[in-house]
Amino acid sequence: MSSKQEQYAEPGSPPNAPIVSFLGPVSSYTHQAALASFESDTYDYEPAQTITDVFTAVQSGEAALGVVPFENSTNGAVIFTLELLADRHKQFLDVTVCGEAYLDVSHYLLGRKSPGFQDASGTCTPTLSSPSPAKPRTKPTCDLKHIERLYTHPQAWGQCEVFLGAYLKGIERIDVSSTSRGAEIVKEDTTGTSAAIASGLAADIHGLDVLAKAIEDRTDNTTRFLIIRKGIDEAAAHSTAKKKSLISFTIDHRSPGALAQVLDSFRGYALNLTSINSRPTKVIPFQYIFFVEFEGSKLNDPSGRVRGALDSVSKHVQSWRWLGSWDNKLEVNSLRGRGGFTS
Ligand SMILES: O=C(O)C(=O)C[C@]1(C(=O)O)C=C[C@@H](O)C=C1
Repeated sequence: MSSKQEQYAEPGSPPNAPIVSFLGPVSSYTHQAALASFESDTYDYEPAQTITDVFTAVQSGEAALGVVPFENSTNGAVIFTLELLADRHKQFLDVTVCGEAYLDVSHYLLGRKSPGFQDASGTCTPTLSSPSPAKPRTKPTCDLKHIERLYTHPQAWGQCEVFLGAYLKGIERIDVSSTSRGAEIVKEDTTGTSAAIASGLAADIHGLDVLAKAIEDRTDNTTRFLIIRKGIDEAAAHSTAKKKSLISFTIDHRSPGALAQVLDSFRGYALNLTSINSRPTKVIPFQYIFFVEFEGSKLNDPSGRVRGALDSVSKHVQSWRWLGSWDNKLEVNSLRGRGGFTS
């Protein structure tokens, strides 16, 4: 086993170390975000099969911390995580967000090279429906004619549309629970006709061929992960770093301006909003649970602005819940100017 494989396969940890649960298997992007966020010799890293399993491990106390994907800069919100934060059946009442991590995500196409492969031309054929196709940033390392099916996490398709449209148009796409699970499945397929979109690390770990590198549409493709825990992190109250907080709420959809009034609560206290999402309530069709993220902390609020805004929110909603406050890790300047879509 190479040293890279050892590091990711079984990080050393003391006996009875607290557990970090992450969306696995090993070598998923969530795993990489988890390893980048904590001291690997302090925690025991345990892969979970689904994001739901991560929430369950944290709520039950089996895991001290959980790491889950939240949003991608190219493809938007990770709806599985929003669904769990919506917590319609009150299964995760003690789960709070206590941190975040940003990871540069560069996708590889992994599989088996066909025997006697030739270098691909790298040209995309114009068709009637797409007379001037967008030019992918990268070309395959070999012919892809033998590929009959593709596996990846649903979030990854939308991050690689240009490459897929140029080189793998019409090939069956199969959703799996994570990119690294896709790599595992491809490894097991002895026909060599499957490929996965996953990380370069997954190629190393599963011994797969790299059929193409950096197939994401944008060079600034970044995924944000949330770190979750059970209950409140008292230490967070003392941190002086810039903070963000997340709340969920429902409103009376018949009342004009109800949502505007909630949002105005933040304006009234000069709190900047950083994201807004929604999911269906699943009680009445076309009514929503809203998620608002804003700058500021409920746990460290010397000016009382967060308390003021949340008091005001509570007056305009049917129900609401504070989901956590944590250190803002977005380094805006590092994301800016990294280049983007190239056509
Ligand atoms: O499948 C993985 O490897 C994950 O960690 C999940 C996930 C996601 O859900 O956003 C993480 C990063 C990429 O954006 C694609 C997939």
